[in-house]
Amino acid sequence: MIEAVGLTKRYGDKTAVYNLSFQVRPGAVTGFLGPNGSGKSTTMRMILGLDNPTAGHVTIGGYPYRRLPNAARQVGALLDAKAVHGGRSARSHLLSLAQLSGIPARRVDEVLGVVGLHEVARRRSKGFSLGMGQRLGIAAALLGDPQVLLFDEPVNGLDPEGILWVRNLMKSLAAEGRTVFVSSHLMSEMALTADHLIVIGRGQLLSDMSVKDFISANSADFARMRTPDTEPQQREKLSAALTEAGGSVLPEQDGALRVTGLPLPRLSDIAHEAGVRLWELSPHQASLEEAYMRMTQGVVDYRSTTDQKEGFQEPLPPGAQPPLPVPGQGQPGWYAPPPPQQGGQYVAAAPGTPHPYGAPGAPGGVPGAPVAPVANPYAQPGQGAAVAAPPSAAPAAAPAASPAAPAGPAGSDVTKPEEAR
Ligand SMILES: Nc1ncnc2c1ncn2[C@@H]1O[C@H](COP(=O)(O)OP(=O)(O)OP(=O)(O)O)[C@@H](O)[C@H]1O
Repeated sequence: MIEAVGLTKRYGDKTAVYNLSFQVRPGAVTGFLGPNGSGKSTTMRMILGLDNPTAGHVTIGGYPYRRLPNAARQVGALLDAKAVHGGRSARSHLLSLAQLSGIPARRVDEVLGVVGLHEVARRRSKGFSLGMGQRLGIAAALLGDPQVLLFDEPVNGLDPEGILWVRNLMKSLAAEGRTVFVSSHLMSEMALTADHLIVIGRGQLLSDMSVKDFISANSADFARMRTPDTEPQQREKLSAALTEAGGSVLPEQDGALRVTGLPLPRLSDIAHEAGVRLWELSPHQASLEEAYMRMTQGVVDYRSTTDQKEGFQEPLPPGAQPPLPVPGQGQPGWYAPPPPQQGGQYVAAAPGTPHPYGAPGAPGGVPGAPVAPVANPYAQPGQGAAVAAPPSAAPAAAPAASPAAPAGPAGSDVTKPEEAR
């Protein structure tokens, strides 16, 4: 199991990760999601002992990575598949990693077979495609037959067959009882691969729950209703009748109405009573992507000037300013009603699951466990209480200063400890 408690990382005045507490359990694929720059790679690097936390700590099987006995046999990681010595063949790259960790050469041939690179094993990796490079990185991660695996964007550059292969690989590794922690930006893929999700935004924990609970907590059922395109007055009539009945009605881009707040049979009755013909009445549940977009809408650092999500948002009244995003509270103004944890609750755990770090809203509150007494750089006046760390215990000591560069992560710079870069 991987356990992070009050994990915080600052680079100068930039806070990359703030007071992050979570557990990644064995026997499941845990997806690690967050917008660009939200701190996923930094977190993974701290898990692997490649960066020292500014505060808090993270352990694997109870040990900081650098104190793990025989770490390369226990933990495998793919962080940056491009960071390979291009002049070496795939086989000699893996052989050198294997030798460093006392892994027999026959295991190299085994993993080359597993990732499908056996036929190009003696080719220099600098001629490899993006997908082949990913496969080589995955082979490096699997080399020590580890119980704990971390993959940072493993499907990056893979074709559909490769993506399917990675999905099945992750699932089978988890089915063998291993701990599989995988970051990705591909929501549709995560929906198919992951059992559990940890979502961060601007370095802070936004959600820690199963994929199923995540979708239902961050979305709401809605119905689409469409009247004949040729009769716009029917649409107006229906819209008025639905609103009068207490429904919430918003236009979809294709001219349909998106309705929440009323059950489907009632919608049908209202249309019938209003004498409006329907071309469509369909129930919908948000996808993982929609749920994710809704949750992270307020914590995205980089966004196109052409906002693709425009059509999903309520139009603002003339002259009104968009509401300020609040980490952990989703985005005001979306069609779906607020998630259950809204109202200052910071982390929504799976229903019925006791929060491992104390009450939601007080992350880092494990009795006796060190938490980061670091001022929340994201706190806003009047909102800080929902996200600020309680300044209780002293910060944890940094991981032991005897870094053994992990053989697992496939990369040159990433295998160096922070101080050496
Ligand atoms: N070595 C560093 N020095 C300074 N800032 C850094 C360093 N590494 C990361 N950061 C900053 O920390 C923040 C988190 O970066 P990180 O790479 O962990 O995010 P990420 O979630 O992995 O992003 P992406 O999805 O784009 O890969 C970013 O603002 C980044 O610029």
